[in-house]
Amino acid sequence: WYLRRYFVNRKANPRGLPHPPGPKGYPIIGALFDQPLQDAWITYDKWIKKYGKSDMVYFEVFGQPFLVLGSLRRTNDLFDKRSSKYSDRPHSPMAVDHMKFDYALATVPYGHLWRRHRRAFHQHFSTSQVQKYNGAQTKEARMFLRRLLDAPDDFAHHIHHFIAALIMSVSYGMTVQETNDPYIFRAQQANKGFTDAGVAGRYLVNNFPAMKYIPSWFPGAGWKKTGEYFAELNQLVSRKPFEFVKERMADGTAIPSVASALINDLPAEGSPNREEEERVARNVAAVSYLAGEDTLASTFLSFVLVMCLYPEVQKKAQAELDRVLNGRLPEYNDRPSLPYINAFIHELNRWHQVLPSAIPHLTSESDEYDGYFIPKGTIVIGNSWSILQDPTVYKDPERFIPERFMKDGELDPNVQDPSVAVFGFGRRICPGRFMGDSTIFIVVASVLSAFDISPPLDKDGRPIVPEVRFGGDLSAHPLPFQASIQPRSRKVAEMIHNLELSEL
Ligand code: HEM
Repeated sequence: WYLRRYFVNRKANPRGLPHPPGPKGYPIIGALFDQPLQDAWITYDKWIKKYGKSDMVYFEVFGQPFLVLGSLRRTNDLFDKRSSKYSDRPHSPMAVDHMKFDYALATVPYGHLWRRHRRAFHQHFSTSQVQKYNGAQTKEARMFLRRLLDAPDDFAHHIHHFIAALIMSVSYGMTVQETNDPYIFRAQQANKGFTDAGVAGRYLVNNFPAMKYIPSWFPGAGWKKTGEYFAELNQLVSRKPFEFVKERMADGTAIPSVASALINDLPAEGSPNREEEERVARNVAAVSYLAGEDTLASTFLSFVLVMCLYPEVQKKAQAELDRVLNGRLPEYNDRPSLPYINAFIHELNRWHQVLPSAIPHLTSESDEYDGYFIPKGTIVIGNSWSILQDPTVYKDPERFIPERFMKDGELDPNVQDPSVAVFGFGRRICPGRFMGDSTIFIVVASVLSAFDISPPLDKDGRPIVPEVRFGGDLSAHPLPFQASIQPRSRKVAEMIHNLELSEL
């Protein structure tokens, strides 16, 4: 295999160009012992600084090439300008072949099927389409306030519940209870399985795909049973709510949702492409849970953490909300009048991104770039962390400073918007970014207009300020911490308590 690869690469690289610099490691295993398993984005950032000025690091593990890009110049050059070569995805045998996460767009290879899914995503999650769901988002955000009021210590649990309720409402027009089935639990399980399958070294079949021929009764083949378990779970998660919406549409009781809009667009039953189109529609509706739950939950936990750490930022944000809202709860059309909140959201996206190395792309062809050779099949990682923590662009990057995005009381268009990296790159850029952004707005504005967030106090009344600790294999989540979340006044508490259920 190595010899074959050697000759293929020699043919593709007739001028014998070098690879970009990076850790060399050892014969055969390559940089196996250097490859980071935890907080990879931090190691990549260190390597980018260590291996010269090219903002790129190349290494191999068991012959698999990796390229890490550490600046916007590099991500623009490769992911945007050469997108036809840099938009494929690495194949994960465990996630796709065994667990059957093939409905998740992030796993779909670059090509016809991927384009069909993306087109449907753009049609139904564009800025203008997302606005259709602002009512549902506002309602769910207020339910979230009510839950915080009733049990403030459970904020992490409420965050997950809020996102689940929001996604069920927007994607399927359903309440969580209506699934009449522990759907959310299953979807959360599926999400964990998906993340787990991508962790380097967790499943050997990812490195040795031929292991798929081992029968599931074979000693040590427990991973096969895990695969079968998730395959069954995914059937339910991706199909059940979609079928529910179809039934409701048939009896005329469906509430407008992404799924109902997708179903309305389907070609007539019996048309030659109906089956494929229906599969695309089902996948697009289902994937918002997988893609939105982890990302948004982590962002909201960071929000609570930041509020414990930066009380003066919280006061400024609340002062702006009080000035504009005059005692009522926020709505979407308040957003243009809230520049500090908008700067705050930029900073929340920048400070500790949930996917600090985005999601890896794969080269579908060999390439020559800036005097270097990049082989076909290279896993290419855009290290957003390096871009959004660059001290030459964002002074004191470890500090949370919304003011860095403002000038003369307005958003400063000359400061680099973190959306250049936080949602990934090129043709694979997050298609749910408008939905993500509008959800973040309504949650941040609603919570800050109604609650004070602070560190809990110890027995002597001193604040226990949480540490900034993020962890994870692929994504970065704030590690568990305590916070005190109290209504800002008795009047506000009464207002939330008295919100009519029909209004919610
Ligand atoms: C704070 C919120 C979110 C963040 C920070 C985020 C970030 C990202 C990133 C970094 C990627 C990888 C892009 C790349 O490969 O270069 C991605 C992909 C994706 N995101 Fe999001 N996302 C968020 C919310 C959402 C939501 C709410 C949805 C669905 C409604 C969604 C759907 C997707 C999908 C389907 C992909 C895969 C795209 C593809 O492979 O073509 N995301 N996201």
